[in-house]
Amino acid sequence: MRLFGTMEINNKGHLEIGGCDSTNLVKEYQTPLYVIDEKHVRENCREFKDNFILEGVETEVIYASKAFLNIAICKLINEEKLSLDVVSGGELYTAIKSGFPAEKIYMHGNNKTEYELRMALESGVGRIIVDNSNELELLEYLCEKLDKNIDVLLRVNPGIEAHTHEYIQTSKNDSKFGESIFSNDIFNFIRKFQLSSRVSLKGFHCHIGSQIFEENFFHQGTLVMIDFMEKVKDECGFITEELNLGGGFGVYYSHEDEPINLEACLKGMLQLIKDKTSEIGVKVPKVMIEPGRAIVANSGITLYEVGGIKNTFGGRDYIFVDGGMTDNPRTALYGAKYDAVVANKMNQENENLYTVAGKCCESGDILVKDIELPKVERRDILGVMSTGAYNYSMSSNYNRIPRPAVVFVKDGEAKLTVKRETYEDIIRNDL
Ligand SMILES: Cc1ncc(COP(=O)(O)O)c(C=O)c1O
Ligand SMILES: N[C@@H](CCCC[NH3+])C(=O)O
Repeated sequence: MRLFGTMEINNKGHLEIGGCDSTNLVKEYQTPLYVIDEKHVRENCREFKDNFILEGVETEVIYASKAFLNIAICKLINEEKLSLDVVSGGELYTAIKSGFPAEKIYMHGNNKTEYELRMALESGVGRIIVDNSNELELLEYLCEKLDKNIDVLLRVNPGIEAHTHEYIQTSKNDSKFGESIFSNDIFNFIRKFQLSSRVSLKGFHCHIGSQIFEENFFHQGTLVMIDFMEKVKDECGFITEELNLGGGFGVYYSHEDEPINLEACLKGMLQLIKDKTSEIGVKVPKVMIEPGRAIVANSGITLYEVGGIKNTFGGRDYIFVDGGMTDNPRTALYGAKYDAVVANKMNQENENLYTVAGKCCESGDILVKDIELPKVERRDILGVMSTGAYNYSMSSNYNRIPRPAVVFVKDGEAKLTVKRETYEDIIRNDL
């Protein structure tokens, strides 16, 4: 069992997070409950900001909000002076409503609708990351119509096949994201930006995938992009002012995961950029990264109440909890592995091998497969660790199950940041 951030075991043998006893949290807010360790999120933001610096290189850390987004996290990210990556109108709307400075917002998406692009232009986002030539045409049309100019990056695909789950690789040559740097048309496409009077190309964006553990892939991606910058300079006379290298920094979910040394990886990326650009004589660009998961994953835990324990004829022993794939689809979707604890029995020895299953009408509704835990009984509190990223943001109402509440905890205080959905919320839009 690995504890993160402010997690501790208190003298009652209960899991404490942000100075709050988890059993008290569930008494106050019920289960399932997403709990976010605010201090830990802030520390993670600072770890990125403090290590992504190198003399002579301008840098920016952008939080990829798809990992976890609500009004409270937008405010926190702004206080920590990170920028924000949004990928849809809904994410943009949340950011704007939170008061996040629009000029620090990066708008992504491989198929932004006209409505979303208009929102981005009207709200004054700092950069739009253009994915393809249809989008450039649409953007030019909207800029004319709204009498706006916009600075953009072009998303390119550097063709790096980073080792991670197939569904979260984004940079294979047949990926849906961006335009390949190897495509015959890429330089013509860049020339179109150069001719545009409304859309100003500042540089390039790439993202090689998510939950990546090998530093080598980040460095490979960086080198490929610098080569590309040189080619673009030679072919089009275009000077890359900005280079956004995306996110993807892997985190610990289970003993199988060995995260990279972040400090070494980040500093290494910047050093490579500085060295290589000076070697080939191209301008050092401003460099951005977009971590999502690594900012929030380990700062989150989901607390559930155990309903039943079932020993099957087939030999598998189940713990049934009052949530499941609706609040965490990652196990069902990617075969993700999670660690879990019995939050009210933290000092008890492991006794049994269990599979934690949810309450959805779906056999694949598993949260954790084969985990050693102390003897579990009805009404125990089960905590699934490291659920801060891609859980709340990927949650659903399958089986018309309401989404859990989200609380931020810090210094012994809990702050409700998203209310629990009710059955009334579920039918709200039904006609
Ligand atoms: C464009 C882009 N930026 C950033 C991220 C964040 O990735 P991660 O959460 O792995 O850091 C993603 C997701 O993979 C992405 O698609
Ligand atoms: N949703 C994925 C990550 C996707 C990253 C976005 N391109 C996950 O849960 O691991």
